[in-house]
Amino acid sequence: MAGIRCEDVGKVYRQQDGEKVVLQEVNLEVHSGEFVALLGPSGCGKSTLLNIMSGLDQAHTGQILYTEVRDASEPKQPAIGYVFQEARLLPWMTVRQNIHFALESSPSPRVGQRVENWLDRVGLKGYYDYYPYQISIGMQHRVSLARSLILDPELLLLDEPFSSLDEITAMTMRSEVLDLWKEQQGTVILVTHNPLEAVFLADRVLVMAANPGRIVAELSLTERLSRPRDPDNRMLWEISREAVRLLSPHLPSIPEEAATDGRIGR
Ligand SMILES: Nc1ncnc2c1ncn2[C@@H]1O[C@H](COP(=O)(O)OP(=O)(O)OP(=O)(O)O)[C@@H](O)[C@H]1O
Repeated sequence: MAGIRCEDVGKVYRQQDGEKVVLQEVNLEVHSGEFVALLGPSGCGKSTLLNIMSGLDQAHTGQILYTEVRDASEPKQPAIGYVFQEARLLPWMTVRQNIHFALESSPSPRVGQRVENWLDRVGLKGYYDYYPYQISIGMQHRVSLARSLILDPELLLLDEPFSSLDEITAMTMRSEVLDLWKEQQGTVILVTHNPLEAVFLADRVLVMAANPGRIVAELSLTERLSRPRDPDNRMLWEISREAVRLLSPHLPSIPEEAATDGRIGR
């Protein structure tokens, strides 16, 4: 498994009306096997930071260092799984073909069995030959999760993978991700704007503010919340409100109801 360190990471987008500093002096470290949530309001630069961490966006300042990498031979780039906000399945391919495509392998009985095993793990037994339009949005997200996990990532980056799902499906998916994380002992970085979700899932929550995007607070949860966590545990609500309070001085204004029901943004 792998860890990651961001040193003084910055990002500027050039726009028609000038430059926009999206990230400034972001410093963070995530250790191998940790589950860390990046929590912040919409537009604060969470996805931008994840793109930089994944190596997809290299036009930034500062450094990204991968640590504790499984294969320490050069280059020290770990296997990274990236689950985007949208499922991003290829519409002309079946569920099974979408995963084969990610594996860059031609179908063989051995690989085929592996693909089916992963689809079964995310609750898609029997849907192997369906096309994306024939399955629900929640199921498409499960395919996207299986597509990343089958690559046996050392570092799994999740960009709001539950935000477009109904709450019942989201709850199921969160539990699945936790089970898989425990089983694989991987490193997970989850981007979310949902404080309750962050506190339910993570060992540590890094709170981000916007304009420019930066980390303004950190909440360590391992000693305050044991696992498995009960979604009805009052402490979850209390800590999620604490996260909102930590963020509120950095917001131009925060609606009173957001501070009381544990939501940020949207
Ligand atoms: N390609 C781009 N060109 C210019 N500006 C961009 C570009 N991509 C993102 N931005 C700007 O950068 C800022 C951060 O965007 P980003 O998507 O990283 O935020 P986010 O915190 O992930 O938001 P959300 O929670 O809504 O997904 C936003 O103000 C956005 O408008």
